[in-house]
Amino acid sequence: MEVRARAPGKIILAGEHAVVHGSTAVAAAIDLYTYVSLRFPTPADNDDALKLHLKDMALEFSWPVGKLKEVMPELGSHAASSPSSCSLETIKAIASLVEEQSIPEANIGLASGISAFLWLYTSIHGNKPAKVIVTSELPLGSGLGSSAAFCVALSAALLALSDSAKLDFSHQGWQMFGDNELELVNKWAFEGEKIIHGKPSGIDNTVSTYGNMIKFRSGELTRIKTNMPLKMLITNTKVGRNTKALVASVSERTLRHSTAMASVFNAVDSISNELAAIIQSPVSDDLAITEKEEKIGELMEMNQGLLQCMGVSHASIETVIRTTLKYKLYTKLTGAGGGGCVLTLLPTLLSGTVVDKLIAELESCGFQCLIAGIGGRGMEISFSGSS
Ligand SMILES: Nc1ncnc2c1ncn2[C@@H]1O[C@H](COP(=O)(O)OP(=O)(O)OP(=O)(O)O)[C@@H](O)[C@H]1O
Ligand SMILES: C[C@@](O)(CCO)CC(=O)[O-]
Ligand SMILES: [Mg+2]
Repeated sequence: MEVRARAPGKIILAGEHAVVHGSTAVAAAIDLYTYVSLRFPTPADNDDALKLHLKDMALEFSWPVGKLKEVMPELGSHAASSPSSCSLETIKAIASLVEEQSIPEANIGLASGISAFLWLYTSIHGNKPAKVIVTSELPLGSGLGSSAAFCVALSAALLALSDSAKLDFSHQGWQMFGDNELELVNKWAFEGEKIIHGKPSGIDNTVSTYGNMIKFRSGELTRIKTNMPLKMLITNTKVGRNTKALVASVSERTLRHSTAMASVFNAVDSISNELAAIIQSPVSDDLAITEKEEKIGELMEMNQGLLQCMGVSHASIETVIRTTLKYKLYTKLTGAGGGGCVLTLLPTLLSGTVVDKLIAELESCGFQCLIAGIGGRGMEISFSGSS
């Protein structure tokens, strides 16, 4: 029996970083996915290792299960049904298991993802041998929630073949988990995100688990029903960055200027709530849509200004903003910033020729543009093969 799980990436329309400090944020799933497949070897395979194959990077890692048992202090003491945080002692043990794999220097950022993998796998399946294969349509470390999609798809695949999920194995094609299983996936994925991010708010794993568009504040999600078409151009500046470091830098600035930063976070909270209200309010005609789009664009511009206050913009992001402003279009960073991806609102009445011209101009600067479907499905699983 093999299970495949997929989980989407996301865009944050408003509220990144401030959400870590208790403000409201608005996020939507996008139709780009990370896929994780999981298979346990049969006795005939005579395989006694836990294997992780990161197919896109052509990297394979393998740990003899005896070694896992030897090194990991708490192995076997966790229940799949009660997600728990990784202790400092276990993090150190995992770091030694990752280190011995000699990850190529160019891919060293993967170490945190591999650590999250080892924590989630061993917590849910102990030291059982298995083969896990990962592929992704998302650019890694670019603000589109690749870490969360990885943790969600991984948790889903692991839970699907554990005793904690009640599933229909005969179902053909992609199927959704029930509410209890979704909650469990989301909680485990959050534990994985903690290993990758340090201090995640939980918005990325939540929107990847549940899909659609959500408003998120202090761990609580509210689903948003969109009442208007929303089209965003995503531009990848291709400037590498790391969410953990950016989140930490905002926290340090908050310690230095606590009152001023509290006002910034408060302003972001108002922006997110206003944005969510506009998206949800009914529309009567094209004029109403145009008015809404203007307001959303302005709120995005205001949010970007506040993200700059937090110190997470970047010269490449400013270049995209200047370029899109020539077309009277609004742009903000999405995700952790510091490079990575930015969003430009494409009004419904904007002609395709203008969009093509804008994309050509952005790509001539070395950026990469894409238009993704917004507000789609959350995580899903699919079974294949006999047990
Ligand atoms: N498909 C994957 N396979 C292995 N590791 C992954 C994968 N996707 C993400 N990761 C891990 O997550 C890290 C990137 O996470 P990071 O949070 O910095 O960026 P992001 O999630 O893409 O952006 P943001 O958090 O701003 O939305 C990678 O360096 C890697 O450790
Ligand atoms: C920067 C941040 O707000 C969003 C990253 O996509 C971090 C988080 O909320 O965990
Ligand atoms: Mg991330």
